[in-house]
Amino acid sequence: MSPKALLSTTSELLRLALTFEHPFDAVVQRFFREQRALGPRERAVVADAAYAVLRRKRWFEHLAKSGKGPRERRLALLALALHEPDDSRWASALEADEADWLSRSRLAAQAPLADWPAECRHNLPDWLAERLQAQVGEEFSPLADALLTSAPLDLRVNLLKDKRPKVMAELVKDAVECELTPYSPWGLRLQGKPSLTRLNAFQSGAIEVQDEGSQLLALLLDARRGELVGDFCAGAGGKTLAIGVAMRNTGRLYAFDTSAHRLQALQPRLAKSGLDIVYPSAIAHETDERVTRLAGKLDRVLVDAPCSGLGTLRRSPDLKWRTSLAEVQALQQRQQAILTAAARLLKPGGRLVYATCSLLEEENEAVAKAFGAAHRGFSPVPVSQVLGDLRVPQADGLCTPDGQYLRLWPHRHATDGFFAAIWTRN
Ligand SMILES: C[S@@+](CC[C@H](N)C(=O)[O-])C[C@H]1O[C@@H](n2cnc3c(N)ncnc32)[C@H](O)[C@@H]1O
Repeated sequence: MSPKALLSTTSELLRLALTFEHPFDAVVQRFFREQRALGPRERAVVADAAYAVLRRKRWFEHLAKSGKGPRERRLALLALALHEPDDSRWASALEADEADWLSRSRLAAQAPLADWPAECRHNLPDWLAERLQAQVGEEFSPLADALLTSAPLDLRVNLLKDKRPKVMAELVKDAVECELTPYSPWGLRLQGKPSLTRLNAFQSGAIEVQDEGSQLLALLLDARRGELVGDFCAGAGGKTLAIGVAMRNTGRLYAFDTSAHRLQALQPRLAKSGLDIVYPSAIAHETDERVTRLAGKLDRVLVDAPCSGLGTLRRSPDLKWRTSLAEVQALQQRQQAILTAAARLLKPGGRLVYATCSLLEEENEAVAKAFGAAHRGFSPVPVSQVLGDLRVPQADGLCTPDGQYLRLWPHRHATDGFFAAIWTRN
């Protein structure tokens, strides 16, 4: 593809993405469906450039301020050209004043990071930067830096199919470099992003892609053989599959979600997993009759609540520009309502786990504390104790200083950001 065409294609993708009307992965998918002439390498270059702008939007916008012409074109040019050693490749695609601007921008981009305004270093909206700074203090810069990286590829080994060391040896034989995840007893962390679909282990259902943090949330439920368990917000079933394996495919596992579409994506994964104890159920709302008829009957319930997803910015950098504080506050109300409805399903002695992939106190500690205050029939269980009992290494380091809640951070634990709280019904 000529540099001119590459530049105009990337500008067009950015024009669509920067409206923030839809999630970026959906925008990209649709865009490439319509751009049939693009080969896989060109797609990768265009998508990487757009991702780079979404990650470091404030830095790119600061540089782009000085130029002329459409904003998307300036951003696209910077994202495509700045990581190359010089501008010669782009000469044929640029007007004379554009070429001058690019060389000046290249010089400006080389200024030491410490000389840039704070917003160009953290690349977060102000409301979010303020909140995270207040929460983590001196760790704010390492956290902001970690959120600008791309996430490692983690796998969960399906212990119904094979043991972790055996799967690891098989992957190494297939030239996939990997190591054991430090905390999850089920996980493998890959080097790079190899294609998995060709692998035997993938085709047989012996591995599933799942962030180590997400594996730990399923582990916290500690579901046992023969129990009645509910995964209240099951979605496409990432955690449902892990919980079913922990139950050794015995008992009954209800997978509820208000999105029938997401639950549908669980079906092929279930078929591969070897699990036949999972009952997916699309519900209209959290007090649907399909839910309430199970009141007081379940041993364990996981509420993996709908949330801002701000713990997953390494994968979905567009979320930071698409989320507002007002939305976070509305989510908090929904989280309270779902947690309250889900708690009713537990029998006495049953375990309730509330989890999010958000970094914000509003969706995490605030929801857990409000639930605890309004439900004296539930006793909080320190997560550090549960992780210790499950023999997870460095359990205290994965939790809040009082040991009460799970708090995973990309800069500390190399996982996405996650929160969890646990209660037992008295
Ligand atoms: C964080 S996602 C779940 C991810 C999933 N547990 C996994 O591991 O892949 C939250 C899910 O909650 C669902 N949801 C939203 N409102 C709900 C409600 N009132 N009751 C049940 N599920 C709901 C959403 O459709 C979404 O799939």
